[in-house]
Amino acid sequence: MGNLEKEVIRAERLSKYYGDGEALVKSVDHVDFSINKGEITAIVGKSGSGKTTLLHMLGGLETPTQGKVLVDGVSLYDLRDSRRTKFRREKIGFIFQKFQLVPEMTIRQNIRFPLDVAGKTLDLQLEEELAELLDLKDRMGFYPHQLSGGGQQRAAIARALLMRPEIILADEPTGNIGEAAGRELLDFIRRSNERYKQTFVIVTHDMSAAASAHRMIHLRDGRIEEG
Ligand SMILES: Nc1ncnc2c1ncn2[C@@H]1O[C@H](COP(=O)(O)OP(=O)(O)OP(=O)(O)O)[C@@H](O)[C@H]1O
Repeated sequence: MGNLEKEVIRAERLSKYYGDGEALVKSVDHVDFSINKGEITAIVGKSGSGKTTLLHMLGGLETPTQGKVLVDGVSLYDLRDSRRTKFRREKIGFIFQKFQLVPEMTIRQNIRFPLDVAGKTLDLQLEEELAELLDLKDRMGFYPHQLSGGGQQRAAIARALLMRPEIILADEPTGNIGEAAGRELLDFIRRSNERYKQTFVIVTHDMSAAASAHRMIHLRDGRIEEG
């Protein structure tokens, strides 16, 4: 009340349709919301309700059929592709299944690589903390194929968090890392959020993950369900 909360993400009449005619799927359908800096938002809803499509649009990865996404006041899809890519690299971190590790690089190299690309300095202490938290300490010199699927997922999480982006978009981050690791990751997300005022948007089926968020956006058939 009265405090100046800074809006970082805004979706305006955001829609994504696939196919046409009989086969038309309204994956996301006229969605409006805004997210303030430092908020943790969980996007929940049944399978097929449009969560991943929405997250991709927020991250500049999927062009909407209609509507806008504003990040720090910049309309993402009004930027040229190259500008949008640059803007995304500077601001947004992704914890997505599909952003695989580079097979020819060790875990340490994989985790540090985005920092080099962005010209950011390495925070060694944070790297150590993440390696400890995500049980990667003894595996930093390994190659991705020498880790389990869960291990690779944890390395991808470390890679995103080490960049300390303003915004982190995560698709089922606790999905395949086991229950205990999932809980610790959620704790870490909360601490990281407090420490760096990072904004998190997390798609999840996991009710404890959703409950740990500041707010929930509930999707049903591509629309926001109120209440
Ligand atoms: N590339 C695509 N082409 C056609 N239809 C798509 C495409 N991507 C998503 N859809 C459809 O859009 C709807 C929403 O999909 P989306 O993956 O966003 O849902 P979700 O809530 O993330 O589901 P889940 O929890 O299973 O991952 C689904 O009906 C899906 O089949």
